[in-house]
Parts: sequence; structure tokens; C-alpha cells
Amino acid sequence: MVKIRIHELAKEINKDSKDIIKVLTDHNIEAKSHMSTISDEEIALIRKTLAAPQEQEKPKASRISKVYHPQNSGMKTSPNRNFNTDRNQSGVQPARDTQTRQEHPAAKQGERRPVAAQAADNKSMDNRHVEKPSETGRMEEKKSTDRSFSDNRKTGEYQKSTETAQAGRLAQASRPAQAGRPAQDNRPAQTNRPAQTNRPAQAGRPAQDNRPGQANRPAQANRPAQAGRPAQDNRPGQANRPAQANRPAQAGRPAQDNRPAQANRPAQANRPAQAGRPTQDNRPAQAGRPAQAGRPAQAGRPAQGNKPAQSNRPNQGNRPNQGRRPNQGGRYNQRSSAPMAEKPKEETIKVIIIPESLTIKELADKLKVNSSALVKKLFLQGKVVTINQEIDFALAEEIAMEYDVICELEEKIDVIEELLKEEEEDASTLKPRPPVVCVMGHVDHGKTSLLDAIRKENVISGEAGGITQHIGAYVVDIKGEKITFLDTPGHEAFTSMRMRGAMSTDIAILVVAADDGVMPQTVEAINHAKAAKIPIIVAINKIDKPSANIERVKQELTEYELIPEDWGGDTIFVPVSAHTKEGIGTLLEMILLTAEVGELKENPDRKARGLVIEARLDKGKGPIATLLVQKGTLKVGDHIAVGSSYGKVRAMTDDKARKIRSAGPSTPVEILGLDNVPNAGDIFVATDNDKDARRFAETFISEGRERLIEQTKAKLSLEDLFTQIQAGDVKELNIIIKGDVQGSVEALKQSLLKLSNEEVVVKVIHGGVGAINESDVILASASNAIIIGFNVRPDHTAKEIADKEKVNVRLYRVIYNALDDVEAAMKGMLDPVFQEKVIGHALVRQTFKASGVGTIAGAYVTDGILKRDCSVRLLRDNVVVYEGKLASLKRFKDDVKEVRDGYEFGFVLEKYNDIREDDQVEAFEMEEIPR
Ligand SMILES: Nc1nc2c(ncn2[C@@H]2O[C@H](COP(=O)(O)OP(=O)(O)OP(=O)(O)O)[C@@H](O)[C@H]2O)c(=O)[nH]1
Repeated sequence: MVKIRIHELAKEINKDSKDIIKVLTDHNIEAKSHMSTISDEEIALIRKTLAAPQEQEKPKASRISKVYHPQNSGMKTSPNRNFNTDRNQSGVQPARDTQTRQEHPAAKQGERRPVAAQAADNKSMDNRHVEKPSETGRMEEKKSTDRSFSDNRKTGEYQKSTETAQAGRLAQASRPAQAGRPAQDNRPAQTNRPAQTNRPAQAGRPAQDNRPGQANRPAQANRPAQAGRPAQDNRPGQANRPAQANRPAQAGRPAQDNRPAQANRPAQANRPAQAGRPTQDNRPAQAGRPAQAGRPAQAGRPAQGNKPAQSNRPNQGNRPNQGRRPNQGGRYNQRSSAPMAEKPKEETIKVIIIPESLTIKELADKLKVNSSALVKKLFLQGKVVTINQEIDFALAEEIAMEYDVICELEEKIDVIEELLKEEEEDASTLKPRPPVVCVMGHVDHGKTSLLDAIRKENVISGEAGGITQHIGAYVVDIKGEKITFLDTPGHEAFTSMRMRGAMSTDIAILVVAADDGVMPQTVEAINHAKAAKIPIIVAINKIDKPSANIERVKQELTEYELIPEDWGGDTIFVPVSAHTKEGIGTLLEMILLTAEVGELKENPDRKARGLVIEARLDKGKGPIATLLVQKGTLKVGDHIAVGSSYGKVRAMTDDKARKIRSAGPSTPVEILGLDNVPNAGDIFVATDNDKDARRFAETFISEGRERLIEQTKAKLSLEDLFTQIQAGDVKELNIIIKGDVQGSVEALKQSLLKLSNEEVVVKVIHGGVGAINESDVILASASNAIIIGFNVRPDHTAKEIADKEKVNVRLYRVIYNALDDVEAAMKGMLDPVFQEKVIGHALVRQTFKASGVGTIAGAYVTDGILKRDCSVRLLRDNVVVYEGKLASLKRFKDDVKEVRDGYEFGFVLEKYNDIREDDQVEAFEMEEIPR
């Protein structure tokens, strides 16, 4: 029994002494140190214990301990598995250089070289390899590898490279250790491994190349990296992929060449290192070969035998270059980069539609960017904005351009117009309807008298019911045919029309007094009727008067293209007398004739639609509106929307106050049931239900408000009249006159009309007695007129509306002032400038309080004069503490009108009591400076 020492046995079995000691300790055998002796039984035990694992672990152990030992330590101590690119490049480079030298011949020998080279490309994308020629053989390669290894070890570079290789390489092909590493050759375990040594393919490389399995699977055989990629290995179709099988040409494949990622990697094609490394080349084949898989040694090596196991190495997967086969990686890159490259082509120019002004937030929303990002971007450009800041179209466009978005200006849609839009009626549904007629003419030419005459004539002619009420419109029956007359002033009817563009009348009766001839309002009426493109019938009135001159009227009207038929024209002239009723019948006949020519038709079998003629608020009945049904039939119970009002028709009466249940086209009716008083000229529509009616009204309110605001921007005032005349914007100066008595209204009217000149015609569109009311202002607003009040003032509502709609209201007490102003305005000489004129100063000497009065100040006029009705400001240390009026001005106990320089006085300020000694009083007046 020979006893040997532990270290001797360790040496013999190529194990560490401590391993043996551990085995002994595990078996409760005392072993103090490596110098301890052990018996044969113990040796046998040790051999037995260490033999089995040794057999399995040997290759791994040897590989790692001998070949990769430097890395192993590195892997243990540092997260080397996660190689970064720098490290890759620096670390792998020397080894690769070595490979390059070794493998070039191999690349020459076999067509597959480049394929393997692709796999090897995992290591790097370094172009340096491309240039490196090498004609050395495999033996040389081995030697050089050895040299490289030893050299590198000296410098420490190898450690890096192998670290890189080991930790990162997917492909075993990439592992220098396998191809040329001396450690492998030296490893007893490996050389002793029967499976490996016996494998002709591994030992004697050529066999591998000829292996049918490999030949049939060129892709796999040649793509070690592929084998390393679990995903690929698992893909059943991969082995059969012809593209892979033909991989030798991979580097030159057009598809690959075109792929930017690959095209830039010359190392792939030229990296002979891997191509030349048979062991590496064969690796993938091993993965697929049952013989290898079944080999215990290999099976124990998951990395080699079971390729998927490699995929589990996180470092491999993570390594950008080494972790993936370059070509595969390239493919991935290609896949991901392809759409990137094509993106610009696919991009279409984005267009957004924006209004004239919008907030940054709204723009950001449209651009689909974060509003804060937009704010930041603008801030960086030096534009400080907030998200709620309004910007104009130009700036929005500029900003949008930076996001490659084109802006288009939003077209403003007239919502109300859209709401009121009507589709054309089917001709088959149309039925004749009565004409709607309005009477127009100059003041006092007999419009009202004529309308009365027609109405009375009509009543006399047998119309039942008689004249019962005045609803602003009425219907006359002429031999079974009806005519609807609007007896609202012609201008107002046209005003309504202008407001909504709706045609309220079909025919205009122009009343011209035979004894007066054509007057300004006659001309105006002609113009309105022409603008409305409606036929005009001229009624020459007051022919009963001795001074009547029909021919003169005809003559004068020819100037306005109204030529009588008997003079060869097409205008109907009917001489009438409202007093004697002469010609009334003819006039009515002519109206019917004209209507007939006009073929007035409407569809009565549809929802009603029409105009508001008049509306008022009745204390008992609520809002009452006179409507002219223009289309369809309005029925009791219908839901209607009228401008900003809506409701349900509760009751309906005709012009003769008879209760009716329905009204067809051209019928004026008075209705109850609206929630509010609508405006004359508003359009009404019958709706399906209450909800629709309300929605319509709400839209009308919101839109109408905006419309009013826009309209009021361009309102006329006397101040800018001249400018507008000069600009050609104003050809007519519309005036509404309201006075305390009719006489003064008339006087003013006549005087103003005479101010007409070549450039502008003064038109009094409305005149009346009483305060300026809401309807005056609305009319002025719609007609762009100014209101002149003579000894009257606007009531509260009228003032509010006038302010809101910017209607110019001018108030006078002397007729000539009004005339002067209008004349001066027309000549551009209006608007005297008022400026403050200081008239005196005083100094407060004493103050005292009186109950019921407040603070009374005793003062002294230092200069100028103080008047009872002047304005004053109280200055304390030259700071204005009060500005207003004097409540009283006294000398001793007497009220005085004024106090002059050098006199003492007492005063009280209006609603201000904080008067103190030494306060200064400055008296001033507003003085008018003529322009
Ligand atoms: N002789 C005579 N006088 C008439 C005739 N028609 C109207 N008049 C008178 O002329 C004056 C004015 O008549 P109106 O009917 O008020 O005239 P108008 O055009 O309605 O006047 P405004 O409402 O102020 O615009 C009245 O005094 C009428 O009596 C007529 O045919 N013959």
C-alpha cells in the first residue's frame, strides 16, 4: 500500500489539492493539508468521486480555466457580459486581426467563407478587416493565433478580446478559442474526448465541408451565428431557406448591398477569420447533428450542443454587434430602417384649416402637438406666448410651417343662412299664390290715403268683416283674386329685406303726387325697388287736384328709367286719387296683371316659412307677431322659430281679426304663442318639434350677436361721414328724425333733405314725434342711418342699444345746429374738438362740517374766476384727489354764480367731503374748438 500525498494525486489527476481535500472531508476522512498522505482506498474514492464530474466538466473546465480563464475572472468580477461597443472594438480587435491573417486563405479555399464571415461579423463592423490580406495556411493561422494569444496576454489585450468573444459571441464561430485557441489543442480533456477527437468533421475540417448534412444546410453550416441565435435555430423553416443556403454570395447580394446596415459592413464579406475557422463553421452543424447532440460531452455543453442554450446568455442577446449575426442583425436593421428610409416618401403634406385668429392651444390641438411644447418652441425662438394667447393667421401659419403643416383659412359660414337655406321646390308642387304688394313714395304723396282707399274700396265691394284692425298687412279680394298689401312703410319693408336678403314683396306701388312730382324719397323708393328687382307700378296720386300734372310726373320718372307703356316703355302708370277713388280699380287690376306675368307660385303643402311684419308685446296676451306666410301653410299648434324667439302657435287671426286655423302662402296672420317679441323682418320657420325650434332660436341668438358686432363696426357717424363720402362708401346719408312736435320734425326733415349735393343724397328714412326708441335705433342700425333728436332724448333701452350697435344719435335744441352739423359733416368740417380750459384757482383756508351738508370749505380765489357750474378738481400736493362739480358756491350766506380773483368764498363739492386746509381748487371748463 503506497501512500501518496494529496498534492501528488492532485497533480496526477489534474485536480486541485483542495478539491481532493474537499472530497475527503465530505467523506469524513481527515485531511489537514495538501501534504497529507492518503491511502489507496482513499485514492480510489477520490478518483471515483472526481472522475465522473470531471469527465463532464472537463471540456468546460478546461475551456474556461485554460482558455478563457482571464475572461472568466473578468466575468465574475465585472459585468463583462454586457459589452459595450467600445470595449468590443478595442477588445476584439487584436484577436480579429489575428483571425484575419489566419483566415484569408480559408476564404480563398471555400466559397462559404464569406458566409461564415458574416457570422463572424458579429464581432465588429470594423472596416479595417477588409483590407487585411492573408495568405497563410491553417497551421500558420494556428500558430499566429497562438502568438497572438500569448502576445495579447502579455499586453492584456487578449483578455479583453476573449472576454468579448466569450461573453458576447453568439456564434461559437466567433470564438477564437475554438478555432485557433491553443488552449483547446492543449486541453487534455478535449483532446481526450472521444467524441470530439473522433469526429472527423471537427478534427479534420474538410470532412465538415463535405458532410452531406452540411452541404444541404449550407446556411446553417456556414452561419455559426445563426446557430447561436435561438430564434433562428428554432425556426423550422430556416434550415431550408434557400437564401441562407446560398449564403456565400450573401455579402454580394444585391438586397444586402442595398441595405445600408449591411452595405456598410465590409467586414462581413471579408472577414475570413471565421470562414477559416473550421470549428466555428461547424458549430451550427453540430447543433443539428444528432451524433453531437447525443454525445455526453457535447450534451453537457449546452452552449455547443444545444444552441438555444446560447440564446439564453443574456450578454449575447444584448450585444449589439456580437450578440447578433451581422447579417441577421442587418436584416433586422434593414427591416426597421427600411420604413424609416421610405417614410419621407410616404409623408403627405398636412393641411389644417384654422380661423383668422386662434389660441396657441387651439393651434397645438390642430397640429396634434403638445401646447406646452409649442410654447417652449416659440420661447426658444424668442416669442413669449401663453397657451391661451390669441395669435393671428399669419403667425399660426408660420408656426405650422415648422411642423410641415400648411394652414388654410377657415371659410366663415353664415350659420343662419345655412339654417334658412331652402332647397328648390319641385315645380309640380307649386300652386299660384296672391301677390304681396308694398306702397312706397315720398312723404305726404298719399301712401296711407291710397292704402286706405284700396281697403275701403275693398270693403265696399263686399268684403265681410270690415276694417277691424291694423296688423300691418291686409288682403283684398278682387273678383276672387287676392292681393296682399303691406302697409308698413316701404323703407322698413326693404330694411327687413336687406337684413336677411329675403324678398317680402312681389310688386312695389310707387306713389307720386301729381302736384309735386319726383322728390328725393321717390328716387330712393325707386332705387330700393330696383335693388330688390321687383316690378314697379307707378300710382300718380292726387289727380283730383287742380295743380296735378300727370305728364310732368311721367316725364320726370323717365330719368329713372321708368318709362310708361304708352311712351314705349314697360312701366305701368295708373293715375289715381285716394280721395275720389278714381283709378283704384284699375290699379288693382294692374297689380293682378303684373302678378300673373310674374307667375307667382308656392308650395302650400309644406312647413310654413315667412317674415315677421310687425311684433309687439301685449300685456294680456304676451308677444303678438304679424307674420306673412310666404311658403307652405302655417297651422295652429305648429312649432315655430322666429329669429331669436320660438314657440308654438297658440292662436291665429287673419287681417280682419277672424280666428283661423291655417294660413297659406302670401297670407298675413297675427299669432300668439312666442316666448319673446321678434323683430320686424325676422324670418320665421315652422319646425318639427319644440326642440328644433329652440335650437334654431339659440343659434340665431349666438350668430346674430356676432353679426351685429361685425355690422356695428362699420356704422356711420357724422364724424366720419366726410371720410366715408370721400372713400365712396357713402352715397346716401340716411337720417332718422325724432322731435317733440310734428312741426319741428317736418321742418327739420325738409331742411335736411335740401342738403343733398352731387356726392351724397340726404335721406330722411324715418321721422316721428316722441322719444328716440328701440325701433328707431334698430332701423338706424339696419339702414346705417344716424338719428337726430330734436328736443327729445333716447329712452333707456334705445340708449343701450345705440351704444351697443354704435348708432350715432345726435341731440339738438336748435334746428340750425342740427343742420349746421350735418352740413359740416358732409363737408368734412364737423366734430369740433373740446378742450379743457382752466379758468381759475383757489386755496382752501378752513374747513368745517355741517350736518346734512357735509364738509364746507372756506377758500380764497388766487387767480381767475370760479363759476357755479364749472368743473373743479381738488389738488393736494399737486395730486388730484377729486374731480367733479361744485355742489354750492357762496359768498357769506348767499349763493353766487361766480367768485373772482382776490375774493373769499365758501363751497361744497358734489359727493366729496374730504376737503382739507391748503388744498388747491382748480376750476376749468370744456371749451369747444372748431375744426
Ligand atoms: N287732394 C288729395 N289729397 C290727398 C290725396 N291723397 C292724399 N292726400 C292728402 O295728402 C296728405 C298726405 O297724405 P298721406 O296719406 O298721409 O301721405 P303719406 O305719403 O302716407 O305721408 P307719410 O305717412 O307722412 O309719408 C294728406 O293730407 C292727404 O289728405 C288725394 O288723392 N287727393
